[in-house]
Amino acid sequence: MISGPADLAAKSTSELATVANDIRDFLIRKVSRTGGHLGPNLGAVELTIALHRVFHSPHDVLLFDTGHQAYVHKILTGRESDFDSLRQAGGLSGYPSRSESEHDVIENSHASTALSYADGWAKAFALQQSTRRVVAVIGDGALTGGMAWEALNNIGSAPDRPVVIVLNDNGRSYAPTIGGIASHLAVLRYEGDRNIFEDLGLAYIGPVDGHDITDLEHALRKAVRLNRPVVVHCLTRKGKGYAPAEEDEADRLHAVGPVGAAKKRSWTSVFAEEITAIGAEREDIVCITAAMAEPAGLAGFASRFPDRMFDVGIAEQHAVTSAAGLAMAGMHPVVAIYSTFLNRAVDQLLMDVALHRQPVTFVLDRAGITGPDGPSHHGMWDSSILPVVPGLRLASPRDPARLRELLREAVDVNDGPTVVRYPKATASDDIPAVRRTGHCDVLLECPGADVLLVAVGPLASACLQAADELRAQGVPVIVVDPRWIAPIDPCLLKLAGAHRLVVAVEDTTTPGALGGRIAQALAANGSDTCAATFALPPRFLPHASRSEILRAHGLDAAGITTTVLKRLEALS
Ligand SMILES: Cc1ncc(C[n+]2csc(CCOP(=O)(O)OP(=O)(O)O)c2C)c(N)n1
Ligand SMILES: CC(=O)[C@@H](O)[C@H](O)COP(=O)(O)O
Ligand SMILES: [Mg+2]
Repeated sequence: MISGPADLAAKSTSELATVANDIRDFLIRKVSRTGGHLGPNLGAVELTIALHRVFHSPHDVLLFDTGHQAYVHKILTGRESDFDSLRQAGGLSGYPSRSESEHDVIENSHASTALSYADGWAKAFALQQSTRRVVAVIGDGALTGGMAWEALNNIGSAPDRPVVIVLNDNGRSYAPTIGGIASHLAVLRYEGDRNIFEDLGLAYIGPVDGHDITDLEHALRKAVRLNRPVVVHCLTRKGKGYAPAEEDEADRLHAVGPVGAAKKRSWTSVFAEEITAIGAEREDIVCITAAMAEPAGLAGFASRFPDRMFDVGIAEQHAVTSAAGLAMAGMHPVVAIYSTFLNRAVDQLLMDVALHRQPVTFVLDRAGITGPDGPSHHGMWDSSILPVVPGLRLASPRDPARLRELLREAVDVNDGPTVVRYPKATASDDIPAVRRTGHCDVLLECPGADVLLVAVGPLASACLQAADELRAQGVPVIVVDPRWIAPIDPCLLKLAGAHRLVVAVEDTTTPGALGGRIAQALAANGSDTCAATFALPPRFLPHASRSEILRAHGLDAAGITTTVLKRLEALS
């Protein structure tokens, strides 16, 4: 299609229309096969073509907020032939990737960061007296994130530091974008009154037809000539040019799986059922989402209890402190959020919820290794960060039955925050316990065993498979599921102290995780048991499938078996 930006510059208007159509056909064909963000990229075709005709990347810096809409940018910067490997191990990332191209800058897929990056780049270029230009593409959804307004507050205050902000307004996040900002943008679509951007000191150009390359180029060149901070307000349609996307009322095919991939029962669907049942039993239960009601499993609750469902926009920090307010007023909020996005609101959890001992339940979907969305989407930090929060209780269910059970236990806690975490995976079959001791479920008994496997959450099934293999090799093993992984259950420590080797298996990162804390707790109890965490390395892990990553880090049955045998050998 296009060999690169220079090739694009030489095209006539009619040729550009053909390029846009070819790119759309390409996206539909390729992303339907690999899975990925189809709707957002179909909406950004003309916008990205115009950007690469007006600006000269990488001399000019093109910043994509969230980065899920950068497939066209990748096509136009020479990576068309890599799309068969999109989001696959060793293949093309679904987000900008600095190791892939000099044209890519922001790798983080967390929304609402691009304007802050832009502010930093612009400050540096001013100091360096550079003529390079800074361009940030941000969606209307990402604009509901607080960081974006912190950045606008700074960018607008410096007329001598030009930044071109391209607002890609398709009126949607997944669902229609909520709140006063969305309403304000909607007014700007039609009446063009003085607007908030001008009030903050930026120039405003728009609204521009985000699918008319000529209009877009005209607006972008005008923005460049202004040589000051400016918002170019582009109106686009998410999923444009592909009827199944344009007609998809849920989310315009925001993120699709490979065509034909079997729809399996997810952990999310189990949560969705149980929270709706709990909502019917308790009127104090309210639910909060950060613009992800459907993907986080709250659509059912929302349709049953619309008055007790709050979509706050892509505003996780606000979501958490608003939950603290709801709790102080006597409600029991359930904040359903992807694990990785809660990282953004740790201070709010610590100081607005836990310091005040407020009963807020956090349900962390996509906990542990997520897979194709790559390093900034893996939910591998929550079990290491959250247990340091005083009074916080953290549960990791091993199966759907325990998710239902632990969710109910969590919402019954009324003196502090609770957390229930589960992965982006097919909901496993239920794994019954042999007996319960304290909060812990013993899954496999083996009198006289030297080895205790602490199976955290959904890795319990791999631990049981490993135990079978170890027993076949003459190594008897007890397997226990702590269910609540913070605070550590004294019964678990008692069990651990009775074994020569204790290995905690969990898909979180190593520092300060359960195993680390078990070892510390054992040492504190004077036990000479060897305790170890068997978890993910404290590194950013690239995209691949969840099973590939778990296997690569020995968190499958074979890996667990090998590790236990090696640790036992080292002890003898
Ligand atoms: C901090 C954070 N919360 C939630 C998400 C999940 N997410 C990814 S894209 C998206 C919607 C983005 O909407 P918008 O910025 O308007 O881009 P569009 O998809 O409409 O092009 C959301 C909520 C995220 N990436 N980062
Ligand atoms: C870009 C983004 O953050 C979301 O679209 C995310 O990719 C969705 O992840 P799931 O597909 O796991 O819901
Ligand atoms: Mg949008």
